[in-house]
Amino acid sequence: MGASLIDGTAAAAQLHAELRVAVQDLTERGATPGLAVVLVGKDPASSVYVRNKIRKSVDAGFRSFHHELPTSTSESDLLSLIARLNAAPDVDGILVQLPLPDHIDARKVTAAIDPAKDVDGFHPVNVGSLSLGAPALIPCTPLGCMLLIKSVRKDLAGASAVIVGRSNIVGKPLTQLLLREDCTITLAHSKTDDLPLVCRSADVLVAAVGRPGLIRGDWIKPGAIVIDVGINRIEREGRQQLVGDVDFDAAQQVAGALTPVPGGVGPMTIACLLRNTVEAACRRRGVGSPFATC
Ligand SMILES: Nc1nc2c(c(=O)[nH]1)N[C@@H](CN(C=O)c1ccc(C(=O)N[C@@H](CCC(=O)O)C(=O)O)cc1)CN2
Repeated sequence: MGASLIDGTAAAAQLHAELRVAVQDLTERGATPGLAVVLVGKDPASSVYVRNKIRKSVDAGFRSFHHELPTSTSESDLLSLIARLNAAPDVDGILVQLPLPDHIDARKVTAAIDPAKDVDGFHPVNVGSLSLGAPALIPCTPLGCMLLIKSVRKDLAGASAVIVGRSNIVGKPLTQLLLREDCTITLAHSKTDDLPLVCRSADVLVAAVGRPGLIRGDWIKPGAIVIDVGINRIEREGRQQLVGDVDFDAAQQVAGALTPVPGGVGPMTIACLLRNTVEAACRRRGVGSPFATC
């Protein structure tokens, strides 16, 4: 029997519909959420993601503030902009698109954002709060992964979860989120011994390494939930193609449920950014959040 497909595009559309209602409600109370998006440079993929973030935020009824800066922007000019956005009363969320040009220290920039407006959840205060199990703004991609996993299996207590990839943006925060759900976690990486064996132990397997097709069908436990975070642009048969970290065709024969690439985790990343902005707006204005914590 083939795996069932976890449709991230449909889940994101559902979340966007809920966001529209939440934003309308906040607007009626005179508290329209505002999102500031900052892009430095001309990375083509980043430009597409930023354009989508702005379009979706406007569609949902947000106030949208867009700052497109040249690659030559100095770190101190970027920090000055962040200070202005921190102080702006109509800005509830600030997002600086990554990657930044090499001459800018992304860690410094992230730490300069007011943690209450850090809708990417990358600020050390939010990272620390998440690991303490305290209320936090949660990074968008892992939050999207969790919502997709829970759409398939609500009770994860006792499940064995393997995450391949230890990045600050995905692997580490997702470890915390799965731990909250009482999973037993293995955070695997390039130095892990016998990665196929480790992966085969997973009831929930998340691939977030950026290596096309790394996870093969025989690395997957029959019936497992497989979440593919990879977005890899490759050339196949003379054509550009977008593929994940999982060998999709092989995985489909073995897994119980599986996200595709494209159309899996990616669309949820942007929907969760808007969800975080509503969450930040509610907290800043002392209004109850419409969303249950994940
Ligand atoms: N400040 C941030 N920078 C980056 C983040 C982030 O969460 N915050 N994540 C990624 C890029 N990203 C959002 O910014 C992102 C990546 C992919 C998608 C998406 O919808 N992917 C589609 C495929 C789209 C395509 O053709 O490229 C899919 O998977 O279906 C959305 C957002 C790094 N930077």
